[in-house]
Amino acid sequence: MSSSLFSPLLLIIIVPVSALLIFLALITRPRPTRIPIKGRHVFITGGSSGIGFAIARLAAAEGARVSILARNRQRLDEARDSIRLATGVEVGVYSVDVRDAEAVARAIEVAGPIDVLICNQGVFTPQELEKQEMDEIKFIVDVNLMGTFHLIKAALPNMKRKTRETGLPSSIAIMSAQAGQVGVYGYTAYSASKFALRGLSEALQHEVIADNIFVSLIFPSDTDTPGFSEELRRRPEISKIIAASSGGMKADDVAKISLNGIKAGRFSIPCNFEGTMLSIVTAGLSPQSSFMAAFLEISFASFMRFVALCFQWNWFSSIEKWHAKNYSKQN
Ligand SMILES: NC(=O)C1=CN([C@@H]2O[C@H](COP(=O)(O)OP(=O)(O)OC[C@H]3O[C@@H](n4cnc5c(N)ncnc54)[C@H](OP(=O)(O)O)[C@@H]3O)[C@@H](O)[C@H]2O)C=CC1
Ligand SMILES: CCCCCCCCCCCCCCCC(=O)[C@@H](N)CO
Repeated sequence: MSSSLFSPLLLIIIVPVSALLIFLALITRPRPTRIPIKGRHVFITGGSSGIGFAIARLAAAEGARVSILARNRQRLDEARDSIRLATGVEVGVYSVDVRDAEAVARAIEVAGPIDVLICNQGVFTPQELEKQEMDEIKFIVDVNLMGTFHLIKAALPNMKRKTRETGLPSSIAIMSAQAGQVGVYGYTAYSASKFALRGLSEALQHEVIADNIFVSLIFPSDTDTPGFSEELRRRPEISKIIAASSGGMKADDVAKISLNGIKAGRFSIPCNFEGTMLSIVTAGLSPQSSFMAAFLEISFASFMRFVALCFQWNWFSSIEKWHAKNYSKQN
């Protein structure tokens, strides 16, 4: 009885699913890899605070040689002291503004060839476009996007050389955000800067794969950091309501997930459950090295689009209600 039930099931479900999995394992690119961290040079921008600091400490604990770059010298020194206390590792510190291309190039020259470059610096001051000053919009784009160009341009030649010499794969990781996967009220400048990083990352992965360099794009949700506390004070009411759709995280958890994703050579790195749903619905033509993740993307694409439309319905309803309330207050 059970065997007669089992054999049609086997034919109808298990055989095609296995065939698809095997096919995906053969075609997904780039090919899966492992990128070692121990004993290698990990260079982290924004490493003096929040997520960047948590990644720096974790990389040091895993035996990497760590360099951190940020503007404020005092906070860099505090970060270095705290990592030394926790891990015994002496990190290199570089007081540089990523907007200054020459200063970035000098710091990277002094730090020496990099194996894992983590472009994590970022500024996020949410405000409606109509109210936000052009200077601030330009500041957000310059730090988040142009700063990342400066870093990669400066680091890439020596990264390629070192990767060739050692035969070990290397990584360029870029910190995006969930607001880099979906545009959110109050984040026109920020979302623009983070969406741009996706275009950069996809194109760059094509350009560096032959050199055995893997690009990772990380998408955290709201994360408890010094920068986030600052952000909360300026966040418009509606932005708060929409951002609450995704759960908050701790910097240490984001750091762990980020570093694991980087070591596995993953292109897209979501950080929580909502992030996984977002990555499935926004997968598009992004590279995918995991055949299991590719299988999930294929299986849930249309259902996740349905869920996404429900979220948008909910967000637009909140905006409508809020607007109606404020309009009646004004009159
Ligand atoms: N926290 C969150 O909710 C989320 C954060 N992210 C992203 O994660 C990254 C880190 O965020 P988080 O840890 O919260 O931020 P923090 O504000 O806590 O830390 C930001 C770091 O970037 C450095 N930095 C800022 N501007 C520059 C600059 N012009 N040149 C060099 N370094 C700079 C800061 O140092 P200094 O000021 O001294 O230069 C600091 O070390 C950002 O890219 C952010 O967009 C993504 C999703 C959610
Ligand atoms: C299938 C569909 C699933 C939908 C899931 C919904 C999740 C959307 C939430 C978006 C939150 C964006 C907040 C900005 C976070 C950020 O980047 C700032 N903290 C600054 O860095």
